[in-house]
Amino acid sequence: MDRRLVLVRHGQSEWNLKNLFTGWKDPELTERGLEEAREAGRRLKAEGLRFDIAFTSKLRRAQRTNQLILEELGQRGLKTIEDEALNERDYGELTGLNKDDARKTWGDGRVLLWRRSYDVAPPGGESLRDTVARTLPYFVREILPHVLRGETTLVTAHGNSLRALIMTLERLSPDALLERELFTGAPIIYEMNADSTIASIRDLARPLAPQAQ
Ligand SMILES: O=C(O)[C@@H](CO)OP(=O)(O)O
Repeated sequence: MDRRLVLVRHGQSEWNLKNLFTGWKDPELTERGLEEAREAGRRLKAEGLRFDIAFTSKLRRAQRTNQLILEELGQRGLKTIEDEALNERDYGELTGLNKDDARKTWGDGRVLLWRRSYDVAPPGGESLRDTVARTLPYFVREILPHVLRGETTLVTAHGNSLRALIMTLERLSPDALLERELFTGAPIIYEMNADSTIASIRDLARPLAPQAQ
């Protein structure tokens, strides 16, 4: 039986482009982001994938990406479940600040810890551990049973809410997690074993040149 799970970070948003901490703010995709989402759909189609169910967050950038992927696959009406548990990590007081300005104010090291460490929370916001505490139970309860039943499952969400899941799926240490960067619109395909371990991981090549975000 195939047990396939596909994770996709949303396409570039207006705030990615402006280099602002976004978190729970709700900007739209840019033109590039729309194209990245369509391209993700085309890449998945070229892989011969068809989904049985889709999950996304309560934020527009992820929902729109999900919709465009499904359109490219000719699966516009597919059941999609939206849940806040998949929302981006809450960046607290950093939300809306420019990431380069933040580095100038607090230094590269501190900002890297806020952005990529496991347990250091930005002021007033969530650490990745806090994000894991809401995304992982949701994943185990609502998403994983579909995958284990053999339903090909799409999850379109956010850089850090997906890193929170990937940490568990790929059994990454907090150190390895510091390095795990997700590009906008780049699907990751997991084949899972019946015991919910990972049989294989494939990061689909990124079609457009990566941009700093
Ligand atoms: O701003 C954010 O919400 C996230 C994702 O864009 O940023 P970062 O990559 O810095 O965690």
